[in-house]
Amino acid sequence: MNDLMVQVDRQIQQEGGLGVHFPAEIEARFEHDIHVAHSHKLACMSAVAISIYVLFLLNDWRFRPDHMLEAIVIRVGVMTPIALICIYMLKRGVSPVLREMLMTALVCFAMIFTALLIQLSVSPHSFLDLFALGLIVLVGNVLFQLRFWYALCSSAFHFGVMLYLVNAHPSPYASAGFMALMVFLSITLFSIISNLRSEKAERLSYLLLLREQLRVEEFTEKNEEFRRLASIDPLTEVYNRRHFDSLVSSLLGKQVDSRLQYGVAMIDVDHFKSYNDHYGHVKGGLCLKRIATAIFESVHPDVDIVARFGGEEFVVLLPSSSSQQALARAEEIRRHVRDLALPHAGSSRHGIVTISIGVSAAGTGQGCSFETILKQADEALYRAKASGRDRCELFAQQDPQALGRAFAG
Ligand SMILES: Nc1nc2c(ncn2[C@@H]2O[C@H](COP(=O)(O)OP(=O)(O)OP(=O)(O)O)[C@@H](O)[C@H]2O)c(=O)[nH]1
Repeated sequence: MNDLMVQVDRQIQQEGGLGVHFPAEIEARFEHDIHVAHSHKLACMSAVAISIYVLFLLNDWRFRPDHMLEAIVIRVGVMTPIALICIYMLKRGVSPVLREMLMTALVCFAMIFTALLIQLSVSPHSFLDLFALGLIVLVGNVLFQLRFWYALCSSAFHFGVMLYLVNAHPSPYASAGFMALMVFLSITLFSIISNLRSEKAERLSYLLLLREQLRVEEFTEKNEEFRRLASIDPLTEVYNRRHFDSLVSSLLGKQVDSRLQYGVAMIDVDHFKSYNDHYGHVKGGLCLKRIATAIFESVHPDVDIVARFGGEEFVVLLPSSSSQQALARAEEIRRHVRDLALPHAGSSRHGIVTISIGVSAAGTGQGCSFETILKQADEALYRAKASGRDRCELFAQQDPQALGRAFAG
């Protein structure tokens, strides 16, 4: 289980507490995953909120007709452009902190300007608006779902403004101001609790989803690793025979197609038994690894397929190669292994490790199956061994003239 998974599990267990912040790595991932959708939702909610705020001009007209012009200026001329700027910035993309600050500022401005309107008016009904101020708190804490700490701070600010208004704007009835304050306090308290619960629920569902995602990722990675391990030879790290067979059948198909052109090179290390006898099995293994690397480096890895066929035998499939191209590639491989100059005291070939290669190719119009081509390459390999090793031989039937043109070291 990786570190992130452990952190997520621990966090899920702690979700009963009051915390509304993840450890840095999860928090960054959380914001990264929800940010765009969250900003979009906030932009839509801001549009709804500002529409309602402007609609309250009807309220101003009924209860504050003495300051209608100021109300229009504030609601349409000031607050609407502020809200539009916020929406524009949210749409353009801002950091999560700036996003929360913008939304908090928007509700605080709404509170300040509404307080200003209440203050300006001398209408005897204007104090009734003190009962409506709780709506602004609701917008921040419930509609915008400000992150908890921002919601708490803005609620405290709103409460301060409310306290000031109740004191500075005495209502005609002694207890009305107190009642408005109590209503406001209750709305603030309920909405802040609701805000906290929704943020925690949002975070918990994110954690559960993240845990599932991480499990799937881990499972997929392991699966890939198992698949890779099952397809490669552990010693030489080229493909094993089973994977080679499945690649061949998916590449060439089951049917014999006489137009399909490809070459096959069967490679065998010369005098490897005596290498093992002289240097030991462990060094023999290392030698095979070096040879496999040299073979791999001599082919086009995106196209050609290299596999260990078993023991000290390798095979290379060379798609889209004619017999002559395959022979030339086989010769490159042979030279590359020879250039390694791995000492081989028991070799008759210059005292270094060498390989023999048998080559055959399809696509000559004969319509041979892959098994037949492979057998032909094996026969050519047998001939390379018989002719003295450290050489490449092309299967004779395909190119009778090549008999005399086999590459030899
Ligand atoms: N170290 C090591 N040796 C291996 C491995 N697989 C096969 N061999 C050895 O490879 C040797 C193959 O020997 P032979 O098939 O007799 O042929 P050779 O000695 O290479 O002689 P020629 O092929 O005729 O040149 C055997 O001694 C095997 O034990 C391996 O994974 N590691």
